[in-house]
Amino acid sequence: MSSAMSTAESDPAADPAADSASAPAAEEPTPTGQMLRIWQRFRTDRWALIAAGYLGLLVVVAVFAPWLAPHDPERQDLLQAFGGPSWEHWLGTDELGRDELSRMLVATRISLLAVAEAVGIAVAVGVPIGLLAGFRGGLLDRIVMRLNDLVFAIPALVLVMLVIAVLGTGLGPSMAALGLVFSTGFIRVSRNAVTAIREETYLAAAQVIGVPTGQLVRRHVLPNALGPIMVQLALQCGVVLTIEASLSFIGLGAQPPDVSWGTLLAMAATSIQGADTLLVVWPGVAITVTVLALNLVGDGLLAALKPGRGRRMSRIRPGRRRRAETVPQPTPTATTTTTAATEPAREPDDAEPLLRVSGLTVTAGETRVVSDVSFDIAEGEVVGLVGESGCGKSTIALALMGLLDDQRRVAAGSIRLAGTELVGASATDWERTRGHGLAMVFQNPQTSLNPTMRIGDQIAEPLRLAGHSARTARAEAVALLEKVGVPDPARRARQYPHEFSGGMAQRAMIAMAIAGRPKLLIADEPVTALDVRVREQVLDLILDLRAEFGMAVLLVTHDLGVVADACDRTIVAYAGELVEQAPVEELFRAPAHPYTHGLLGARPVALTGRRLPTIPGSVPAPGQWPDGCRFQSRCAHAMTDCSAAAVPTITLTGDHRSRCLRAQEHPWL
Ligand SMILES: Nc1ncnc2c1ncn2[C@@H]1O[C@H](COP(=O)(O)OP(=O)(O)OP(=O)(O)O)[C@@H](O)[C@H]1O
Repeated sequence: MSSAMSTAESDPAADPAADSASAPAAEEPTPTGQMLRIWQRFRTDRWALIAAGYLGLLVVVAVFAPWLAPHDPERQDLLQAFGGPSWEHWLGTDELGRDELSRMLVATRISLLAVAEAVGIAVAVGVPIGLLAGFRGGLLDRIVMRLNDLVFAIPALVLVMLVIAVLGTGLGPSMAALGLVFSTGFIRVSRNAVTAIREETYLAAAQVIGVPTGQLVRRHVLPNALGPIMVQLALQCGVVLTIEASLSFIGLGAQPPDVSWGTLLAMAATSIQGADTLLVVWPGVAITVTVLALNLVGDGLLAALKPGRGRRMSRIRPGRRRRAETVPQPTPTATTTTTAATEPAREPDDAEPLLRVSGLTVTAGETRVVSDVSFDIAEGEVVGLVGESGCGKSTIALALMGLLDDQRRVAAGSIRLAGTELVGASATDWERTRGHGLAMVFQNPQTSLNPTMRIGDQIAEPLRLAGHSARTARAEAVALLEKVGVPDPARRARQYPHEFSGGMAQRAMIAMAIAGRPKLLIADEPVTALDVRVREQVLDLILDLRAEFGMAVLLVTHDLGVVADACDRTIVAYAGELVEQAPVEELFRAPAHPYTHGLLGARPVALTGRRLPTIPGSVPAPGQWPDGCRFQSRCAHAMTDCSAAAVPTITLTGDHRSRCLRAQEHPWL
């Protein structure tokens, strides 16, 4: 076994993708992660950039309006009424001889303040509610969204009129009412953004290191939901500006002596004649150009957000098979428990192993997707969980981590870690267990890391949660990166995930997972997404760390080659249940279930030009499992009894079990 610090591993050349990650262009750390990348894409849109510049200028004008105004905006001079543009009055004067430029400047301030009030309220109310509903999901989400639909159905102007009727005219109350109505848009946008982000693996990865909910939303969800919220913000500002102008135009908005662009428009509209037409033009142009600029900024943000989203957990599929070269000489350490198909969950005993899963059943709605799964993992043991796609491997792994999605739940059974029951544990207990008791590494490392956080900060997060100071946690993060074989760890710790190759990102994920010194590391297809040359190194790394820290490992894989290389013992899943458990060597030498035999035969080893044998048919979907043996329709050795009743698990030797009626005679050998 090579060391985690071996030359091959610490050499970026050993990881082809690492080369590109180390290229000078990619080396510079970006200062603000996701937001900076949005900005970098945004600034390539020239029109959006010009529009943003205009809006920035407008804000400056609004702030300094009283000082920028060349005249007192309220000073009347009837002799100068309706004076056209001149050196003294660049935009002319109104019907009372007041300087139009000065009035436009202060009107800018009032209009922008009105927009800020309405949109500020909309964001303050809408974003937290949307984030909470999206993050919690379930009943809360449904209630919030139905109420949202109800408020959204009320025309904004009707509600504003109602508020004005009760509280009187004025910008303050009407903009507040508008803010409440428009909060519905922010609720929807932030809720949808969070719902999408909830599927991202990096959120689950943060949960597995024990990040509490509040911090999860603040540090992992909000920064990634900011993009769509900003787009909504830009577009909503334009709408509010138009509505404010309309209200002020009909006299229900800004009240004298305050003037907004809408007020100026209304005053000018009463005196459209000859040169005075210009009085309509100034506020009209200001409103039009500002709304246009806001829309351009919104479009620019939308375009900047399009690229760069990660793949979701539900979209991650296993890659190609890996060739099994050798069968290791296993050292069985576990005491595997005896189980039967109908056996109830076992009672804990004094000699309980590190992990004891008993009768675990997971349902999706009314349908069972995993049923009556029982197995043990001893301290320091490496157990492979294998099976074709759809057999329930990931569901079992996620159930162990307490990370099943809303659709699935543990319906029965027990999961005991070091004697502590986890089924039915409170959210706080789970937060305590994840990170220290259990940790998980996912299939796709690049989507398992938060794109908006520096690698070092992500690794330091569980250490900070454990009470380390920021400085110690940062130093430990660098040490962990070094331990997992990341070259130049201090510099790499300051980088963002997109600057890491697949192999390096998986090493960083592993560093994050082991930061809390977990007793059991669950690795769900940890090398499937990696380049074939990097797979071996990452697998070696996991085994080296297991030896160093004494942690047990549950290696979820569809690849028996990985099992042969890395595991002490194997459990085989088929159609939501376990069909065989055995030490690796015994499983490869004398498989006691025809499904295991089929999987072994389908390995691309020692090919001699003939076609790769496959198991005919496919795994029956949950809800379509037959009575009796679930493998019967694909089995060449099935008998009448196989469909008669549920097949119990029988024990062949102390730690070799099979769920097959013909396990003793094994006619497939
Ligand atoms: N959220 C869900 N709601 C309903 N059914 C689900 C859900 N997730 C998975 N399933 C079903 O549960 C079964 C087991 O899926 P699971 O992902 O655990 O299998 P797997 O062996 O890990 O497959 P893969 O290797 O493709 O990930 C599948 O039939 C799948 O369709």
